[in-house]
Amino acid sequence: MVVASLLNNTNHMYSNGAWVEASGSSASQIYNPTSGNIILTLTDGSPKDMDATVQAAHDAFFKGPWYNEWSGMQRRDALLKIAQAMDDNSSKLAAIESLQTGKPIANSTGEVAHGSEVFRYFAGLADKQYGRHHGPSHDQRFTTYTLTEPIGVIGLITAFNFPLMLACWKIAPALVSGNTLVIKPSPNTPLSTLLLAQLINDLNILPPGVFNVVSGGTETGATMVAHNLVDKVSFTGSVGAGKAVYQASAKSSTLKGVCLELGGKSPHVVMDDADLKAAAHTAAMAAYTNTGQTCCAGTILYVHKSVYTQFLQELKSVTEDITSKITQDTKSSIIGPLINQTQLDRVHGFVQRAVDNGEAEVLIGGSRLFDSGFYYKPTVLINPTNKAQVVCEEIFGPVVTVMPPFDDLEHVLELENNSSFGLAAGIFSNNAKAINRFTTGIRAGTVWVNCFNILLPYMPFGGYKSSGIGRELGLEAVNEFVQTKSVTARY
Ligand SMILES: NC(=O)C1=CN([C@@H]2O[C@H](COP(=O)(O)OP(=O)(O)OC[C@H]3O[C@@H](n4cnc5c(N)ncnc54)[C@H](OP(=O)(O)O)[C@@H]3O)[C@@H](O)[C@H]2O)C=CC1
Ligand SMILES: CCCCCC/C=C/C(=O)O
Repeated sequence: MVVASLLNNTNHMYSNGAWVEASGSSASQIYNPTSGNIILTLTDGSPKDMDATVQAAHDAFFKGPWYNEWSGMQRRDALLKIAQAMDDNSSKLAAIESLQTGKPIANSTGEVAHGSEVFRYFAGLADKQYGRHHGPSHDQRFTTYTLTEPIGVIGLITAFNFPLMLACWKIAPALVSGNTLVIKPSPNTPLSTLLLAQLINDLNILPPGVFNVVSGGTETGATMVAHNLVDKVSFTGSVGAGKAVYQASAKSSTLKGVCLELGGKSPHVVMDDADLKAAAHTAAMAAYTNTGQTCCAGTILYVHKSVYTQFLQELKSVTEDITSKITQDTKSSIIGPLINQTQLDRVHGFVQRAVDNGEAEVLIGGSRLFDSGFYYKPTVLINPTNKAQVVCEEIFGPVVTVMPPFDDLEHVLELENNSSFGLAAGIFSNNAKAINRFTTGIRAGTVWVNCFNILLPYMPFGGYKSSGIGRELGLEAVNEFVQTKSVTARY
């Protein structure tokens, strides 16, 4: 009932400018993670549905007006209208996002505002796609220039943790230069992407086939990645699934490019000069925001030995305070539940194994919260062994592991630069020399100083090493979706 009041369409594929019934043989169940109850069961898009939709996107690219006739200024205006529609429908978008993820309404509202700002930022780039003119060659025989062209049909795959926001990060820059796209949201959380499709459809501004949504599971996504008419794939999710997407893209006959935004195990360093109350609060939120289901969450803490004991007391007390503010109501809670029972079991499995195997101790937390819903207590693990699973692997829950105290930043850099991940890192200090050494020395795509998890539309975001390939946001994101053609002419 609630969904019906937010989302008009029970036909849940948006393909070639129309709502269509999906025809897959499987279905995805969408839960309300605050209660554990099923909200809705959606039939998955079948390989045939995906094929028809990709074909429509291909035709829209090659035969439609979106790239062939529209100017960058027209595309700019279309993106601005989408941004406005998101703002006008912010409360609906936030409500559906919180319903399917369980995250606090305040967070969903912020993510909708961030999403519309992302559309506005990229709208501003749509009329600024330039090639370069090189002038006549030295002997005057040739005129040379480059054209910046869209790639074609882009396949987008998003994860469950920030469903709408991640969709905006991909859709807006893909549309800037005239690509067409098909997006497959996570089967856990397709509803906000479908509501965005509804808003875009109601605006009636995009030519049919430019923007399409096919919801479904792994088979639906794999069909998209393997499809010969998909020219590039932009994926957000786990390292394992990202590698599968990379391999399938390489195997397809068209050798498509990929942009992969994958997992992390981001270190956060607290130096001896840090304001410990502020550092503890930032460190806690770096780890617990979005219940730790954040690719760049600050999940490994390094604390200088001279402040270690005092910092742990602060961190424990902030964690207690945050835990006391968790409720099963998205209107009042400070953080939400995990996405489903599988993730709840997975997160607790990490903690339990660490304790059972003597790989770490629980300082606070370490168990589920409430009898219903998928809640887990914010958890601090201490005294880990270097090779502990909770040190090396992405847990994707509200769990932070505090490493043994350090006295030399070089040692932290050495340990961290040996990690297979390289998405983000943070340092809490006012010591310019230490900050500079850390920001330049750490092998990670983003570094935060005295803040964490701050994402801005104009700041590129992406990983080093197995945390990913390519960048989202910023000018770099548009570059993911264009290619350069060289023209050498003799007149
Ligand atoms: N950015 C990040 O760091 C994220 C990390 N994760 C990590 O992954 C774990 C599992 O979460 P989950 O959502 O299942 O993440 P996955 O990486 O498995 O899935 C992310 C998206 O990719 C799709 N997908 C998965 N495999 C393929 C494939 N071979 N081809 C095409 N599409 C595919 C998924 O759909 P489907 O589920 O139907 O397969 C979903 O839409 C988490 O516990 C966490 O550790 C998850 C999300 C984001
Ligand atoms: C609190 C906002 C952080 C959002 C980070 C974006 C995350 C992306 C991802 O997990 O894939």
